[in-house]
Amino acid sequence: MDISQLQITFLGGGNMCEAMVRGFINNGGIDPKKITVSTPSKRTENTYKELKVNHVVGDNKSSVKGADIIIYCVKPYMVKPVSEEINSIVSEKGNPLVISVMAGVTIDTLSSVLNGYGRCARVMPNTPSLVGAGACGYALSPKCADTDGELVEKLLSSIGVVKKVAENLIDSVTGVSGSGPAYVYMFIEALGDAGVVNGLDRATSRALAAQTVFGAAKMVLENPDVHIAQLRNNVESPAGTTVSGTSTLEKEGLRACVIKAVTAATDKAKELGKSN
Ligand SMILES: NC(=O)C1=CN([C@@H]2O[C@H](COP(=O)(O)OP(=O)(O)OC[C@H]3O[C@@H](n4cnc5c(N)ncnc54)[C@H](O)[C@@H]3O)[C@@H](O)[C@H]2O)C=CC1
Ligand SMILES: O=C(O)[C@@H]1CCC=N1
Repeated sequence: MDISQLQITFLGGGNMCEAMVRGFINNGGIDPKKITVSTPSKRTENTYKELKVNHVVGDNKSSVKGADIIIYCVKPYMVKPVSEEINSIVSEKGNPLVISVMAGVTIDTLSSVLNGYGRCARVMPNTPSLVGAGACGYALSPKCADTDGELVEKLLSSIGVVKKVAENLIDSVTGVSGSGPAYVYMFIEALGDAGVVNGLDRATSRALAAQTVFGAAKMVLENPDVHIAQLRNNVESPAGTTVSGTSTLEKEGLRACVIKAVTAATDKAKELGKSN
């Protein structure tokens, strides 16, 4: 399957769209001329002009004509009005694969606002897709063919790691990796601030903090058979500096706090889904 030949239309040109578009062009080898971004205003025109993709303003319907793949990148509450604009085109014989990245919006909801259209996938990407380091979960409508799964995997693996999950777990993917970059940015910010508190200059501390998170993540990914606690123990010399730090994090409730945060985000995704 040659993804470089596909016509892809994004509905909504905000942060997540831009991350995917840049990822597809820079890491997926997709020709910008095959990509169309449809937005309600000219606010993002310069961004997409610079990327040399087609930019349609205020006309979702014409933007999806001839598309092989339509990607909903609008806010969850926009699913119905946007679908009303495009559903006459979607159900014509063009037969595009419709992908939603909207938090909480179920495949049933998407299919029903598209008058029962079946070729739908629910995807939860994240913004590091922009640098080809995304983490993405997806689920397919039972009406999709096996080749649709292959297509989704091929397309999304060009911008990061892709995991297929049961649809009822997409909200959990949202809590962990969809929202996850924001938690990690907070951690890097805090680590950098802590370096400044302890005398490092801001730029040095930021660079050391970010590289430490990157390096630790690389160690976890490249050693799948080693328990993460073992990797941590390898840093914790007996009566050394690290164990003073990690026991403080434990005492202050880092682990419980992260679990609460992910559960709050997962619950919020479920709530967004119910309001559609
Ligand atoms: N930002 C993120 O990290 C992630 C976002 N998502 C999902 O992606 C979707 C978009 O989120 P963001 O990009 O963060 O929001 P955003 O607010 O940056 O982008 C939404 C875009 O939709 C456009 N829009 C509004 N009405 C429209 C219409 N009628 N037709 C076409 N476009 C319209 C807006 O102009 C805006 O550019 C949401 O459903 C969100 O749940 C999913 C994963 C991660
Ligand atoms: O905050 C949000 O609702 C979106 C979905 C996952 C990340 N950003």
